[in-house]
Amino acid sequence: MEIEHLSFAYPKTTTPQLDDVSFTLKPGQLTSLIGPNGSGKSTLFNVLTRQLVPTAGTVSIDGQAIADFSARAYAQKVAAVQQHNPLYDDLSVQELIRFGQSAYHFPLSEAADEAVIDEIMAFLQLTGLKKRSMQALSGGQQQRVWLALALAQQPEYLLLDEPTTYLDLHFQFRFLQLLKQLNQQKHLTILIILHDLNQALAFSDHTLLLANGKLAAQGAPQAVVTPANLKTYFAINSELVATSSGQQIVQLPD
Ligand SMILES: Nc1ncnc2c1ncn2[C@@H]1O[C@H](COP(=O)(O)OP(=O)(O)OP(=O)(O)O)[C@@H](O)[C@H]1O
Repeated sequence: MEIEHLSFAYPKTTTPQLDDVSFTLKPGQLTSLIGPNGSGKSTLFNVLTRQLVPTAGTVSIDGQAIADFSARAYAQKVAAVQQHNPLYDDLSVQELIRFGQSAYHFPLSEAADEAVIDEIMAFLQLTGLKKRSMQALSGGQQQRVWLALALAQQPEYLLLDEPTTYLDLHFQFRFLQLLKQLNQQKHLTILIILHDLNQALAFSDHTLLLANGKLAAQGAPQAVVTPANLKTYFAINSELVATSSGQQIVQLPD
């Protein structure tokens, strides 16, 4: 996915919320998108998921502008998991996940590929919950269902906007491990908005740092999550220290 000179301004605003942003989502990479509050991360996510139309620049996949894809063709390429998802209380887990297959079979019929759905439910440990209604699930379980719905689209790109916000530490870690597995085993290309810089360091191959709507830095996470960048863009003093396993982590001052 190529993002070239992308700009976006909400109506009636004087400065753009995205300003000449360019980067590439390389196939097979897990990319983290970080940046302070209000830096434009969700706006960028909404442009990439076609919920907002850019004021300038292009987003293309395999050389074709995303605006030129039909809804179904785009759903086969790109799936999204949002921070807030609507609650479909009356639907069972299995029924909701089947909707992901409408990228291929619409109107959704018996033609939905049940083997695909069963595999995804097994992978995300949802099989035992498949008959439950969404309202009878915990926040962490619901978030796995939304991920399953996205995977049922069998996309090439998975875009996630702070998907771990409502998860406790255990499920945050588990969710990110699942993403890493999907990335490594199924070669899914992933872009994830993260606030936790240690998660960005631990889980991503590539990091994008957005500040005031501009791409302030990009590269290997260790080259972007640096004390100098944290000072400049997050106004904090920090150190990077190595754990016993060699993993770099951000340490804040006492
Ligand atoms: N609908 C809107 N109309 C006008 N301005 C908006 C709208 N939505 C967001 N903005 C502004 O656009 C800028 C970028 O917001 P955005 O939500 O993309 O940031 P973010 O990096 O995702 O922030 P956070 O980390 O707080 O989630 C902010 O200044 C915000 O106030």
